[in-house]
Amino acid sequence: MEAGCDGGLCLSQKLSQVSLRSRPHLDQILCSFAEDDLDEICSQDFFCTPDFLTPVERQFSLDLEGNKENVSSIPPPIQCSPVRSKRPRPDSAMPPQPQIMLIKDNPLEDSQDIASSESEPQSKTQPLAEHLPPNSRARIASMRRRVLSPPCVKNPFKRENYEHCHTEGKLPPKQAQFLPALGANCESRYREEFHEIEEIGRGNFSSVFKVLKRIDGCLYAVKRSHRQLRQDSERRQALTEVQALAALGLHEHVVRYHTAWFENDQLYIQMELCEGILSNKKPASMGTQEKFLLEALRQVVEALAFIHSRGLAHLDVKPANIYFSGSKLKLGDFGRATRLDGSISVEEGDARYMPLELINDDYRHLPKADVFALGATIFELARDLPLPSSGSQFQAIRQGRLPLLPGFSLPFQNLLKALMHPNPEARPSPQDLLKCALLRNLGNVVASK
Ligand SMILES: Nc1ncnc2c1ncn2[C@@H]1O[C@H](COP(=O)(O)OP(=O)(O)OP(=O)(O)O)[C@@H](O)[C@H]1O
Repeated sequence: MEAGCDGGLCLSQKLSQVSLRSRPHLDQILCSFAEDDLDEICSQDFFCTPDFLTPVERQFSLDLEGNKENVSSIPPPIQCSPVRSKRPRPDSAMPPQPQIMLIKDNPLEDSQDIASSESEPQSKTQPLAEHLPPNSRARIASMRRRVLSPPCVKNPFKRENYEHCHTEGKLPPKQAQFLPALGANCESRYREEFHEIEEIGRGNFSSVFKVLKRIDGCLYAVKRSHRQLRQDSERRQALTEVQALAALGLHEHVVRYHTAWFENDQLYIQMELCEGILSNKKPASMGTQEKFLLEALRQVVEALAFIHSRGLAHLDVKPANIYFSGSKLKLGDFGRATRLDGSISVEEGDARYMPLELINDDYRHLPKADVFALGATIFELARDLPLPSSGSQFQAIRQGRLPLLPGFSLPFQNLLKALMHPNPEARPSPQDLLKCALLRNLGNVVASK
């Protein structure tokens, strides 16, 4: 890298500036590079790993305490020709709209509703490129091609349609595929962006890792699918969780989603890191188990009220999918989420927490299936015994015959009976539950681990 020094700034210094400043000015920065620099940039796979070309020492030498010592060593911004501002705009009020590609092979989607952004119009680079030698122009054009936006998939959990994104007549609809898997020819995004600390959980489909994100120094959970997902249909199925979380948005009792990507045909999901699962959490002090479980019930009921209000059902509520972070519980694992309007097929969850109507393929009361699963979850934690997944006790529970819970009050046991009522219509809704006296005015008894 240092071999590229040209008497002024050496290439590594210029590249450091690129990663420290915003990428929208890429063209301006590129035009300041000498021919030799461009050769070197091309050979560095620059656009695949822009943030990581900045040497680590430099990243950390940036002054976080207000000490100017290190900052002053960074050269001033490179001056560029102002010709870019004279570029005619298609519409002075509106930025250029992305173009659209249709993805036709998704059974969930209505072809009108699918959007995708495409490359920026070629003309955007024209005025600046004219000031460069032909060879450099070709190189910049080829580098720009490498940062094209990938096609977008429609999120089946979103109500909004995507019609406003269409730009008729600019691009013929294409059969868009998912991006070629990163990791085959490029560096690993996972390894480049995160430092893996440890595996913190393992389910049937994925492993979850505690990671440190290199660029922001914060801890996250990254969930990686066990299997390589080579078919588009498998990838779409795996994306259910990502799409449901993204469509839901933020809620204090829903695990926070950050981003997701495919790499080496595996799906990676970056999420908020929680401390553990509900089964491993204990009440703040002895003798408060009932209060602790009522508080847990209340927090998850709030999550369910939110999810249902967004037109979704979770369909996999169970102790292993309720995490805690400090005194807050968070519902996670949206891999079986579906829409209440029946537009997405229902994937069966864990039989131990499933009501009879779902086992019998009756999907008319999906919110109440979540209520049953939550009742079963709290019942299991109160009894401190795993629920059966078949057999006579499994049947008895679904007929409303719950074993007694010694040490728990009658109102508490009756509440669980109501949540697990055989008739879904007789079960209270999350809104009803939030009004229930038992769940109101609870002190916070959910302690840290
Ligand atoms: N955000 C998180 N923070 C902390 N731990 C987590 C997080 N997400 C998942 N885990 C841990 O990883 C385990 C497995 O995660 P998860 O249940 O999402 O995987 P899965 O393969 O989809 O599971 P399943 O077999 O239930 O479908 C969880 O039970 C939990 O212990």
